[in-house]
Amino acid sequence: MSLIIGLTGSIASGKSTVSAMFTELGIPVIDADIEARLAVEPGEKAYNDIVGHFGTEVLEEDGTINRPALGAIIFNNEEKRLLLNSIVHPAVRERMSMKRQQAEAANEKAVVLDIPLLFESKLTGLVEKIIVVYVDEKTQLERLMSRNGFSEDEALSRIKSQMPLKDKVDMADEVIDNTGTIEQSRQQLMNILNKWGI
Ligand SMILES: CC(C)(COP(=O)(O)OP(=O)(O)OC[C@H]1O[C@@H](n2cnc3c(N)ncnc32)[C@H](O)[C@@H]1O)[C@@H](O)C(=O)NCCC(=O)NCCS
Ligand SMILES: Nc1ncnc2c1ncn2[C@@H]1O[C@H](COP(=O)(O)OP(=O)(O)OP(=O)(O)O)[C@@H](O)[C@H]1O
Repeated sequence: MSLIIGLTGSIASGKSTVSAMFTELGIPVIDADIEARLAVEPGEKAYNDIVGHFGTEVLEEDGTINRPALGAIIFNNEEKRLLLNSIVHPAVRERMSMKRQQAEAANEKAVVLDIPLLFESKLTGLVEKIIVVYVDEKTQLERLMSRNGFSEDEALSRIKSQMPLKDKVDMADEVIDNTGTIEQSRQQLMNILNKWGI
């Protein structure tokens, strides 16, 4: 039996940073952002639906999805964001379930599902335990602006498109406060895994 761990948080709260720690420990991680990218490659159903609804202006010259162009639309228009979610999320859910089954069949002691929108997309049924990676609002904004080269407005529109991080903390089994150093976050993760006997 594998323990299925859901890893979530808000944009730039540090999920990838914590998921890299799981990988270092030899615990497999399935990343919803990667699955979401694969789901919109040319030829996939979600790709055709995106082009059908958003038009060819969200395509690069080579026919792949122009991610900054699509992001600029959906992070500033809730209706369009929900439309994109309704196109992409069913495919992501299917891909995550399939990968989870493969990991369980391989008898892994634990498997991590890194899903930014775990609560928003009601995917909590896919996991047994939930870790929320928290960061305070000021640090989150600074890290997001610096990592993506976003203006404050661009960063805030993305943060506001997700459930408030404090609400996610209330629904977590465990919380890692990633406002401090990466080493402090690693220690918090080790404490959680010890507690769970992993
Ligand atoms: C809008 C897109 C093209 C922007 O691509 P881009 O390469 O700039 O960002 P990337 O995919 O790496 O996502 C970065 C972060 O943005 C946040 N985010 C992405 N999509 C959404 C969304 N629909 N709603 C809220 N937050 C989102 C997540 O925290 C994610 O970790 C892309 O994010 C997308 O296709 N989103 C829809 C699919 C989705 O919901 N993915 C999230 C995991 S299921
Ligand atoms: N404890 C930390 N100290 C300093 N910088 C950090 C720390 N944790 C993460 N960062 C940096 O903050 C940024 C966001 O972290 P990360 O990419 O792990 O977030 P994320 O939650 O995976 O983001 P996304 O939702 O966009 O996928 C990155 O540039 C990362 O290097």
